[in-house]
Amino acid sequence: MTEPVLRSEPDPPRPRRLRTRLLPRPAPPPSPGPSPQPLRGEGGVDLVVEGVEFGYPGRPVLRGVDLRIGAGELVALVGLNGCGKSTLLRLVAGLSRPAAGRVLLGGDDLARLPRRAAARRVALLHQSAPAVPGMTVRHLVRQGRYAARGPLGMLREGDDAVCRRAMADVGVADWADRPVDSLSGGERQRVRLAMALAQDTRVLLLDEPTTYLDLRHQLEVLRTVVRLREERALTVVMVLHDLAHAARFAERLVALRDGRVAADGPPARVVTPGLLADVLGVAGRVGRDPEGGWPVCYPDHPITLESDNRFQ
Ligand SMILES: Nc1ncnc2c1ncn2[C@@H]1O[C@H](COP(=O)(O)OP(=O)(O)OP(=O)(O)O)[C@@H](O)[C@H]1O
Repeated sequence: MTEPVLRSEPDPPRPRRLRTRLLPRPAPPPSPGPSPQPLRGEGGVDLVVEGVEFGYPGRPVLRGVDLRIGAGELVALVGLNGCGKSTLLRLVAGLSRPAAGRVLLGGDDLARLPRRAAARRVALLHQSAPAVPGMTVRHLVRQGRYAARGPLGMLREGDDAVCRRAMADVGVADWADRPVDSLSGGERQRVRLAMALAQDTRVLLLDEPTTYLDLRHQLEVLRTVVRLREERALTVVMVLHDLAHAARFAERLVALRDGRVAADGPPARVVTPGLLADVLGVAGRVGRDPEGGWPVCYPDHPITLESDNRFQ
């Protein structure tokens, strides 16, 4: 396993009680978890984020993000609300351009790739993608094939099969003829995941894929992601707020704070009381799942971070 990279904060020193160092803890003994063995290194590097800066008027968001994600890795991206997780995924999907730095996809600079070419290589499940009123599930999932369409915008042979497979993958095939706006929030979320899968890309970016889902469907979706990543050697980066799920299902956890990568490494090493306190603004304890060995958090109470009002 790669050693975690835990970056220190160049800003003024924090108050004493917040200076919990994000140093790796000793690794627990190897344990049988649901995550498959890392494929890291087998297929080279899929994604490189190099010194990326990005912001909105008067609101700097990313202030120098560096990341290298290997082909076949399953990475969970965590951080407080508003820290820039979705913004980073949009940049990696080529939907926004960095103000500084660059994003490389399989070695190619995204800034030089036409949007459709990028969409053939990286799919993004948005936090919420509005559907046209009355549009059926089948129709919405087919939208995922837009990048693969021919010159006249026609679906090609095989596109239907890809869409059917995507719907089956997340268990929404039976709803193909239902209008999306007649589905519940959780059902729509699974349809949106099918739409992202229909892009049939090797890199999959999932922005809070378990939003709106009940616990059972959260587990189903995460297990599906793990399975698809294994079967198709996908590279997956998913934003998760549930640290328990991030620690259990991802092989690598990247935490953002103040527009930079604050912690990066295997969950067993990165998830510590220091991470909870310094990055997630929560005082709490961390234990281990008695059977699986993955870290389990026991959050206690919120604490104020120095950065809380920085961008207000
Ligand atoms: N279109 C926009 N215009 C102006 N500010 C924006 C825009 N989109 C996002 N922001 C701001 O950029 C910051 C980062 O937003 P982003 O959505 O990337 O955060 P996040 O980490 O994904 O948050 P969450 O966990 O709440 O989804 C936030 O402060 C947000 O208010």
